[in-house]
Amino acid sequence: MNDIASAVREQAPPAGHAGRIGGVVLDLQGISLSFGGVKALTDISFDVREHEIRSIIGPNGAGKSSMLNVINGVYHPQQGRILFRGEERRRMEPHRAAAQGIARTFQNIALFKGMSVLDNIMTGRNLKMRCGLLRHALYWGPAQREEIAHRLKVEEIIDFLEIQGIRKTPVGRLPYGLQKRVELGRALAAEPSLLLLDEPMAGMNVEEKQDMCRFILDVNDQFGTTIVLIEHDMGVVMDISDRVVVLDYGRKIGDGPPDEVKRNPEVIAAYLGAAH
Ligand SMILES: Nc1ncnc2c1ncn2[C@@H]1O[C@H](COP(=O)(O)OP(=O)(O)OP(=O)(O)O)[C@@H](O)[C@H]1O
Repeated sequence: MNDIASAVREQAPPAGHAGRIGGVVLDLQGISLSFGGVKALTDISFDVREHEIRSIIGPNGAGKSSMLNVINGVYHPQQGRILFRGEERRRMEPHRAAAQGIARTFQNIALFKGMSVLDNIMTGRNLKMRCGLLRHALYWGPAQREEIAHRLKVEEIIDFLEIQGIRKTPVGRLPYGLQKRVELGRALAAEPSLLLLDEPMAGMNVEEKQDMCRFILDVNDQFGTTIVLIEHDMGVVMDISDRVVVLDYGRKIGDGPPDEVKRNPEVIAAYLGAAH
């Protein structure tokens, strides 16, 4: 067992966690996506249940990020159906996905490097802001009250992520692990019900990974947020996930609780044959 896995196990959600998992919130049925001649996803079906941590794993190029991009409307599959909270979404766009409560972080950090931590996280509140520039000019009082309420929410997130000491620091000056934490903060600022995390621990040292694991578990536990996670660190994935879906060359080769997936011969073969 690796250091991160053992540390995370100690922090793992209490046994009651599994009992709090609810009905299906996201249902992907027969999703196929191609880029010209490249088949990124072929006939993929799986669901995500309320309050679970659902991981997507697979070797490089397996189609994991493409799947997240389908979920939040960046890519539109040529085939398949997507149901979010029971409603079919014919053609989702990223801003509509965000408005419906879906937030995500990216494999490569996408923050405003010259802006402070606080201001970066504040950009995550955009969708929640009712006051545009004109309203701001016309209704100064309400606009100011709204701004204060948003700031309070952002400060709550800063406290939760334990980054009070760097709240005024430009993001570009922070070490990589902290930048990833700020990116999580920005996603949380939108108060999502479904959070998509694309390799939140990539490039982190052991200590940073432990911290990130703890925050992911806490977000899931304290805010009740449903999480879809792409992660290459198998120790972490197997320890914190409720269920894992395994992709290989754009096809689904495994799906189930970590213990079951670990024993799946097709999954073992895909991983033994892949360089990570
Ligand atoms: N915008 C795009 N245009 C063309 N091909 C793409 C595009 N996005 C993804 N692909 C292709 O789709 C396939 C799946 O890529 P994807 O990035 O989803 O895999 P992944 O499992 O996330 O890989 P990694 O672990 O390396 O991030 C790859 O062959 C990739 O080259």
